[in-house]
Formats: sequence, C-alpha cells, structure tokens
Amino acid sequence: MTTTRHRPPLRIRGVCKGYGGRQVLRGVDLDVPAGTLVGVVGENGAGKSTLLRIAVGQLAPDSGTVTRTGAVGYCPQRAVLNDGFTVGQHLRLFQMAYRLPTLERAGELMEVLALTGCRRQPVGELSGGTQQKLNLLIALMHDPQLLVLDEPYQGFDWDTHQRFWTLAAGLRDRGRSIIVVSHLLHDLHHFDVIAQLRQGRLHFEEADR
Ligand SMILES: Nc1ncnc2c1ncn2[C@@H]1O[C@H](COP(=O)(O)OP(=O)(O)OP(=O)(O)O)[C@@H](O)[C@H]1O
Repeated sequence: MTTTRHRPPLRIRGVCKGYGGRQVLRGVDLDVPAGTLVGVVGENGAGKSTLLRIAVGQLAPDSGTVTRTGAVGYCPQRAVLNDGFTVGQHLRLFQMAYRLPTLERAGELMEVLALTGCRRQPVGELSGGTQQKLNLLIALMHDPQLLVLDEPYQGFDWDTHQRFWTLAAGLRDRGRSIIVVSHLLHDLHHFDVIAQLRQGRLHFEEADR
C-alpha cells in the first residue's frame, strides 16, 4: 500500500493528452522525489509545456493521474504579469495570494536575482529578461515543496543564469523537488535525472554529475 509518507511530491501516471485529435502525450510516467532536480528536454513541440501545465493542474489530461503533495511553485514559459503594476505591487499581490506573513524570502530572492533596484518600476517598463526574473521570483517566494519551471531563465544574462543554477541546487539540497524544462545542452550537468520527451513518452537517463 502506498502511504503519503512514501509518496513523492509529484507523481504522474499514464498521462495522455491530445489537441484536436493530435496526440501529444501518450502515457507519461514521472516521479519527482524530494531533493531531486529533474530536467525535461525534447525538441520544439514535443509536449514539454503541455506536460508541465498538466503537472501543476492548469490543464486536465485526457487520461492518467497526477498527484501532488505540498505547495507548488509554477514558472510558466510566458510571464503572466500585469504591465501597469510595479514589481513591489506584484510582490504584495502574491504575498496575499500565498498568505505569507512577510516578504522576507522575496527580499532574499530579489538580491539573488539582482532585482532589488526595480521595486518601484512598472513591469511594462522592464526588459524581457527582468520580467522573467520576476516571473521566477513569484514561483519561488512562498518556498514551495514542488517547483515546476518552464525555461525559467529565458533572457537572463550569464551571471544571473549561473545564479539561477546555484539557487536551484540549494533548493534541491534543502529537499525541494524541482522540474526544469531546458533547451540548453550546457545546462544538462546540473540535473540529477534527465527526462527526454520523445514521441509522447519520457525516456530517462541519470545525469553525470
Ligand atoms: N492549446 C493548444 N491547442 C492546440 N494545440 C496545442 C495547444 N498547446 C500546444 N499545442 C500543440 O501541442 C504540441 C506540444 O506543444 P508544447 O507547447 O507542449 O511543446 P513544447 O515541447 O513545450 O515546445 P517548445 O519547445 O517549442 O516550447 C505542439 O504541436 C503545439 O502546437
């Protein structure tokens, strides 16, 4: 019998999904245990974003099951931000949504991602890479158990890109479960497990670390 104690924070079993008769996912199984950094790779259109949207519950599968335990942080491929609100207003909005007593963790992440100077700027005036930093910060600021990150570092400069990986490794070492969609070959060594999406199924390899 599977008990909650042994269940990984994310378990996906037999997930299938198609759009208008075109089958994209054909029976995906995935466990993301605590303290694991999983990379999801695959060619354009393979279904990576579809899988992540199903993993967080934003999209329903046609069949199969998804079980999650604990809080989830989701960084979508395209930032869902309001151009007219400042960075600080976004933080306060999500502080309420996540019911956080303080913005202490958000402040630490602002430092790590070099966002501190942007607090009063409206999002519509930020560069694409800076908007993406905020998109990522919003996924992390409640310190969730499960992190589901869809190409989270698009548009980051090299320094921020490196800091992202240090941050992700630190979270993994604190027992968080992390999935990252990546297109970048030089990032693969950061993963504990690489899951390649091919013809609607995941093919796994242990990463060389
Ligand atoms: N809402 C939708 N309606 C119809 N087709 C869709 C929809 N969303 C995705 N698709 C199609 O499903 C397939 C998988 O898309 P998805 O975005 O999941 O792939 P991906 O692996 O994330 O691609 P990329 O690497 O380009 O981001 C693509 O052929 C895409 O056109």
